[in-house]
Amino acid sequence: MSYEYHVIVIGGGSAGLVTAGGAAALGAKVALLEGNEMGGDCLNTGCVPSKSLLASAHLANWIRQSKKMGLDGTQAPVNLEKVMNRVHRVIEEIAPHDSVERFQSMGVEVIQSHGRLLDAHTVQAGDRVLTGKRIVIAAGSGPQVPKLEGLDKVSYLTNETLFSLKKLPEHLMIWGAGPIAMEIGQAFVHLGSRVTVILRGHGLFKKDEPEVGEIMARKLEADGIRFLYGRDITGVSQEESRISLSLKETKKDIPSILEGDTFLIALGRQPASTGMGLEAAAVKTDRRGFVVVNEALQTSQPHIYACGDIAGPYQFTHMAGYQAGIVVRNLFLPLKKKVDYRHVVWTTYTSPQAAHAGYTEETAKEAGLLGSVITHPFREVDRAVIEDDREGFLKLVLDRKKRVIGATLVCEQAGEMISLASLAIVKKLKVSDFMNIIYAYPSKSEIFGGAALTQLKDSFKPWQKKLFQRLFLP
Ligand SMILES: Cc1cc2nc3c(=O)[nH]c(=O)nc-3n(C[C@H](O)[C@H](O)[C@H](O)COP(=O)(O)OP(=O)(O)OC[C@H]3O[C@@H](n4cnc5c(N)ncnc54)[C@H](O)[C@@H]3O)c2cc1C
Ligand SMILES: NC(=O)c1ccc[n+]([C@@H]2O[C@H](COP(=O)([O-])OP(=O)(O)OC[C@H]3O[C@@H](n4cnc5c(N)ncnc54)[C@H](O)[C@@H]3O)[C@@H](O)[C@H]2O)c1
Repeated sequence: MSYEYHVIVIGGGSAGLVTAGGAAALGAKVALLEGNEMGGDCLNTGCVPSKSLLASAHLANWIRQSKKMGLDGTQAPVNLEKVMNRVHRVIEEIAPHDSVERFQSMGVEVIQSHGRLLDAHTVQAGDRVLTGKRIVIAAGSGPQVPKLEGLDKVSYLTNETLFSLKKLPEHLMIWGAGPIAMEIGQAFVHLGSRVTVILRGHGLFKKDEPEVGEIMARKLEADGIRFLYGRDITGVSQEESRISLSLKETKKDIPSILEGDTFLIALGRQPASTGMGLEAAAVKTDRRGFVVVNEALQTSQPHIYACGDIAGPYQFTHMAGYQAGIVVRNLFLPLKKKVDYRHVVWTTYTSPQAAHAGYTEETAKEAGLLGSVITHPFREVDRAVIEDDREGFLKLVLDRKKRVIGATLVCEQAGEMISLASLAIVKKLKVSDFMNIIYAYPSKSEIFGGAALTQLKDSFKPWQKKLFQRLFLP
């Protein structure tokens, strides 16, 4: 049987773009279907706008805190419309990387239409019917909005509408306590809004080491964010610009009302798998709608692959890109490469940032790999003292051979520094290898050398010290 395309890619976000570009670079005839804006969530409603907003917000906060650094304290009056205009200018500046023109010039046929599978090799795209030898599902995800009494009559926000705000919220109420809530909550408190975060649980940064949640809770509360822990929202109503949330304490069943002018829902993501004909192609999904894939990222139809948010398990742009790289290879080569999540990495771009790579202490224990952990505080690093950024730490998770298998960093620029730990993990380096580097002084990276030295000192047994003294320090 002959097919019109070697590969049809459904979805032009981070996962789909990397897949389509990579397959075309190998000489394949590729169709890329995008039903909305090229670039997907990351460019339009996710990473790029949120980090641009945070860049303005953190600056406003630093200006306000300038007294601490020996400067005359001053105010940074905030005009949200101007801040959001900048956010959209950043999107426009980055958009050409993901544009139709760029991908057409790379040899990809871009079809700006929603795609729906008719069978395991056929995709409907508008009034066209395409056939592909292989298909890649990279349709991503959208905000998960739960059923809530009154919600249909309320003008609530999600990440898809947030960046159209023109007026600074007086009181922003955020439902959820994942990275969106942490970053957006801090952005708005730094811009001058009152912010309340409502969460069912009792901890923050739950996917990170527990120490991260402790430090960040202190920091975010000091910034002015109010956390309502252990609360469910049972209903919502709106009168003109006042939004009222009916809250219930999960344990005590005590009701209360919270009022504000802006309500953001940030309760995780819903895979975009409905309405795209997955059943017609016999592609299986799990009960939450994620496309089920094996370690080679093949779906229940081996010639149909899935990557990015729609497949999970990690919903990050860089993980979408990583998976897409594996898909490109597996699409054409008989020997299938498997995903390896042992060096997964993420950063929450709050101030300070919280960055993680590889195993946490807990996941290393579960995997039976944990040897030891080293924690080194930034207050012992001169650069951190100089910059008044000393509350954070580096935590290294080591296996029994003292190889680095996980790392967590909390400091401004943690997201830039975590790659050093990632390299150590990928290259299976021992913690002592961090002592072989000459670190520029004064730099925050010195913390890696400091941690390694602590480990070395701690590893000397009393008899070894005595022997050394006898032999070399008579
Ligand atoms: C507020 C926010 C901030 C974030 N910040 C970060 C961050 O700092 N760092 C990070 O790594 N990650 C971040 N993420 C996560 C990141 O945005 C996603 O993991 C990433 O965009 C996933 O890429 P994807 O290609 O799988 O999906 P998407 O970006 O969702 O792209 C899927 C594309 O497919 C299209 N599509 C869907 N169905 C069809 C169809 N049937 N036919 C044709 N096209 C279709 C959609 O229109 C969309 O363009 C953030 C997310 C949010 C919401
Ligand atoms: N810096 C970054 O890399 C970054 C920033 C923002 C978002 N993201 C990505 O986007 C994804 C979505 O972020 P998010 O913050 O929306 O989601 P999340 O899934 O990380 O967190 C949502 C939180 O809401 C809770 N929750 C879900 N349903 C609930 C309900 N009905 N009632 C009460 N609590 C409920 C969940 O338990 C979870 O703690 C993340 O998983 C992340 O991968 C990444």
